[in-house]
Amino acid sequence: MCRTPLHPFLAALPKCEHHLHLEGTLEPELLFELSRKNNITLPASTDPAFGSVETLLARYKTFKNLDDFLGYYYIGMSVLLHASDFEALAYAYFSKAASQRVRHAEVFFDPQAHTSRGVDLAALVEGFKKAQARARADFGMSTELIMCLLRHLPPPSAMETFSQAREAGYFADGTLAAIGMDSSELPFPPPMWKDLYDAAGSGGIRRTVHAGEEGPASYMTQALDLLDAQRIDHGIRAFLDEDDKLIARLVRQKTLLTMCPLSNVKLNVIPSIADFPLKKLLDAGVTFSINSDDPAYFEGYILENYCALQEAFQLSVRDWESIAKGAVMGSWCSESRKEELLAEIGEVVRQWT
Ligand code: HPA
Ligand SMILES: [Zn+2]
Repeated sequence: MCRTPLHPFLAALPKCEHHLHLEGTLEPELLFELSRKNNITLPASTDPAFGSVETLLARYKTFKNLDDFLGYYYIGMSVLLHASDFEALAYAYFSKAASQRVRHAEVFFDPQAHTSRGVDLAALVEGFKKAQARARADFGMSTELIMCLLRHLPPPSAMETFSQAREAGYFADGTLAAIGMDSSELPFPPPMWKDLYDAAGSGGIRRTVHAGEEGPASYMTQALDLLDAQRIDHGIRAFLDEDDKLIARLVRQKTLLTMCPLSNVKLNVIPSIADFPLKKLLDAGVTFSINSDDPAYFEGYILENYCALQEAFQLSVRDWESIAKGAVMGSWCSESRKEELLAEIGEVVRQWT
C-alpha cells in the first residue's frame, strides 16, 4: 500500500480504465496452472525464468524495452486455449479492477496471437462475453472490448482478422467497441496501416492506436493524419519530444491519451515515475486517463499507478477529480452512463473536500 495521505481517497475514487491488455493481466500463478491443464510446454529448458512463479516474477523486474517484454507476453498467453480460459482471465481482471473501484473498463485483446495458434475467434469472444456479463452482474461494472491488431505481423493478416470480426457482426452488434493496434512500434509506422484504418473508418468503427510509446511524436501525428485515430494509447512521446504543435492539436481536438506511467518506467520509456509528464498534461489541458497496460507484468494495477503518481507529484483532490472526470468524458460509453459515473465521482470528492 502506498504511504500517501490521499491513499483512501484514491482507492475510493471511481475510475475508468482505457488501456488494459487482457493478456497482460495473466498472473504467473494462472499462467502455470493453465500450462499444466492445457499441456502447453513453457520454454523452461532454454529460459530458466520459466522455472517457477518466483523466477518469472524476478525476470519481469528486468525488462530492457518493449520488445523484451513482448517476448514474455506472447509466450505467456500461449497457455490460453479454451473459451473458459479466456473467461477466467478476463473475470480475474474485472474482479481485481472492481476491488480498486474501476467502474468502466475498455479492454484490449490480441486475436491474431490466438488464432495463429488454432484458437477460434469465436472462442475468445464467447469467453470474454461471459466474463463481461458476470462483471456487470457482480460489480455493476460496464465494460467494452477493443480488438487490437498486431503490428509485427503483415498488414494482410490484420485486415483478414478485422474482416472476420466484421463479417461475424461483432462491430454491428456491439460485441466489439473499436479496433486498436499494438505490439512493436518503431519498425511498423502508421502508414503501413492506412488501408485497415480506412476500412474501419468508412464502416463507422471506432479507432484507437498505440503510438508515441517507443516511436517518436511524429508517429502520433501520422496516426491522427493518416489513420484518423480518435484516441491514442500512450502518447507520452509528444511530451518527451516537446512537440508543442501536436500537444496543442491534442488539446484542441480533445483526443484522449490513455497513459500508463508504471509501464513507461518498466519498459524504460522514462527513467523514473518523476519523469512522467503529469504536470505538462494538466497544465496544457490534455484529455488523458491513467491506466495499467499489462498489470501482471508491470507490478501494478490501476490504483498502484494512481498512487505512484501521487507519491511523486502530490496532487490535490481537485486535480484527481479533474483526471477522473476527464477519463469519463473520454470513454466510449453512453451519455447516461457518463452521467452516472460523474455523479459517483462527485459523491466521493464531496466527502474529501
Ligand atoms: O504497451 C504495449 N505496447 C505495445 N504493445 C503492447 N502489447 C501489450 N502491451 C503493449
Ligand atoms: Zn498497451
